[in-house]
Amino acid sequence: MSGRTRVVVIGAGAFGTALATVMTLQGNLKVTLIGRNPALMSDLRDVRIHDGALPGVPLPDALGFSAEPDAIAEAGFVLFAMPSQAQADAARYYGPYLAQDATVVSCAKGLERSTAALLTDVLERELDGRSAAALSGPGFAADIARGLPTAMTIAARDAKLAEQLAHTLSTRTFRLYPSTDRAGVQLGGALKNVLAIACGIVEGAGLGESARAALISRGLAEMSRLVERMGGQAETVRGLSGLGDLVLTGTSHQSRNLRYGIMLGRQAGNGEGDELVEGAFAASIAAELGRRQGVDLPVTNAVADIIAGRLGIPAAVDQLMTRPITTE
Ligand SMILES: NC(=O)C1=CN([C@@H]2O[C@H](COP(=O)(O)OP(=O)(O)OC[C@H]3O[C@@H](n4cnc5c(N)ncnc54)[C@H](OP(=O)(O)O)[C@@H]3O)[C@@H](O)[C@H]2O)C=CC1
Ligand SMILES: O=C(CO)COP(=O)(O)O
Repeated sequence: MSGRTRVVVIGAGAFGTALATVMTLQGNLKVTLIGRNPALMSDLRDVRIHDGALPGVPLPDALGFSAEPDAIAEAGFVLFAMPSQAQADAARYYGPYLAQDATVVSCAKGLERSTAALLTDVLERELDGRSAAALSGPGFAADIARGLPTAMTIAARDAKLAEQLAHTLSTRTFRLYPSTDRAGVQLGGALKNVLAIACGIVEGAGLGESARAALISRGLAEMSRLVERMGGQAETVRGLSGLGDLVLTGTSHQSRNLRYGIMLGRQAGNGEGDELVEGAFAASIAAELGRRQGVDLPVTNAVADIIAGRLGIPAAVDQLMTRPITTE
């Protein structure tokens, strides 16, 4: 048993708990989930249900739990599964406990607010240049944890490492595709959240399914423009972490970003709540990144302006529909 590869997932929310669960079930890995609340981690160890994050999903007996940072010391693979804006803090806190040869993977979908940096760049900055990989793509935590078939992309700078990560962390129900396009994979994950909010606004405001289809297509076009400007590949945008995740979260009410957009579209308050809505942060960050890079991001800009209260929905629709006519 001690020969099994050790994996640590940091962040005992929905996604971290789901990843730790599915990877434990594959049987070849020794997985520990680390959270920062000792009482919760002790409870999870005893009860094996995380009602707050994955209600009704049994957590496997072989999954370990800890609130101690030194529990990562022997892990070969360390997954950072906390929200985007917490990745830098977490790297600073857990970094000193990492084994020298450990591979770190960012599992969040967003960009750093203060710098607009990709999260792999954030981890590398905070972890003294240690190379970081990124996991992104379509998959709700509850589906992954329940063992429903899901597929995502795992991107590393080095192709061999990406292959190794995909082979080591994939399971019979959770399939990972290796990639070396870290920018494309992460920008896809960050921007699809903004576009899912836009799809929610369309639904909430009753603008129709035709409008949603147009938004998904044109949203994908602006995602491509930014990805290519940032050195990523158009084919990544057409893959799981771009089109795949946009279709999932732009159409499913399981998506927190979509639900937040619906609230905005219904003008039922500003949509603020306890749930994590990554796209609400990413909208203004991506809009600023687009301005800085000279990339036209009309949907992203409109979502950022609506969230900030600078633009009403009828004016946003008018603005998008009266742009100069161009080829697709
Ligand atoms: N949920 C999903 O279906 C999916 C989510 N993702 C992505 O995963 C990321 C996390 O989302 P999700 O799990 O859903 O969010 P949740 O809100 O369910 O959980 C976030 C967790 O992160 C923990 N956390 C926050 N800050 C830190 C920190 N500094 N150190 C350690 N842990 C911390 C929180 O701990 P505490 O409770 O103590 O505050 C909480 O347990 C997001 O970027 C999201 O886009 C990706 C794919 C699917
Ligand atoms: O990214 C996700 C599924 O791929 C989860 O989406 P939400 O954060 O919108 O719930």
